[in-house]
Amino acid sequence: MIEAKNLTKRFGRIVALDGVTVEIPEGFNLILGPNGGGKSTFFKLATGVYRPTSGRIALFGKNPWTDAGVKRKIGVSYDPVSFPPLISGWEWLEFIARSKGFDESEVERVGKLFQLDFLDERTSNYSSGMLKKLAVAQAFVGAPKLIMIDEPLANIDFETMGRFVKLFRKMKGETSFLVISHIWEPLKPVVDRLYVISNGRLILQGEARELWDEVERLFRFPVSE
Ligand SMILES: Nc1ncnc2c1ncn2[C@@H]1O[C@H](COP(=O)(O)OP(=O)(O)OP(=O)(O)O)[C@@H](O)[C@H]1O
Repeated sequence: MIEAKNLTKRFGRIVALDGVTVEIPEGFNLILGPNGGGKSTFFKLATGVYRPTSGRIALFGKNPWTDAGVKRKIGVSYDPVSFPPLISGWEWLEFIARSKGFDESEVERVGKLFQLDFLDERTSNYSSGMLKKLAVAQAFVGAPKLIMIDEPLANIDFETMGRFVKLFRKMKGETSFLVISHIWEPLKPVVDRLYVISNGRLILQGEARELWDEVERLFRFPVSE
């Protein structure tokens, strides 16, 4: 679904991504790594928000920077979340649905799927958890072939986390996922492939079941006794 070759992104003197070559196939793909490592930069290059400084990236075989059409195939949720403050959650989801050729019934479907009982309120009145729920839900609008979510489990309560993971598992047969998450433990049952991006480089990738031990060693929670 996504292919990157020697992908590099600089912001002035900062090298956010440094020659990453990777192929991301169908299934549930999880990107991990320390803060400032380059995960969101990779994500935004894949969705065409950023243009590579050098190297290339393809989304379903197309250049996401120049090919607006390919973006209809994906559903995206960025972190931190951001919405126009004066519109309701419903209006926001409707805007996304219509931009993908769907109507209000799609908003109703996704609203029910995510149990969004606050869609009539303005997004400026939402709590952080409500904002995150709306942001994750937006990525599911319009039956995308690939759902890309940056930090789906941040700011939400444990019950919602459980529901999200079940939903991801249920949807896995119908769509693929590329998710960035520091909270990876609850996602273990659904992840097929893992990618670790650190310091702008892809330092580990492969089948998740073979890499969890390595990941636990790399990212052990540092609490002193
Ligand atoms: N728009 C930007 N302008 C300037 N520097 C940026 C920009 N976006 C990212 N960076 C820099 O690029 C580097 C990688 O940032 P990025 O957001 O990709 O990291 P990340 O792995 O997603 O981190 P986190 O886990 O904290 O979300 C950081 O040094 C960051 O300061």
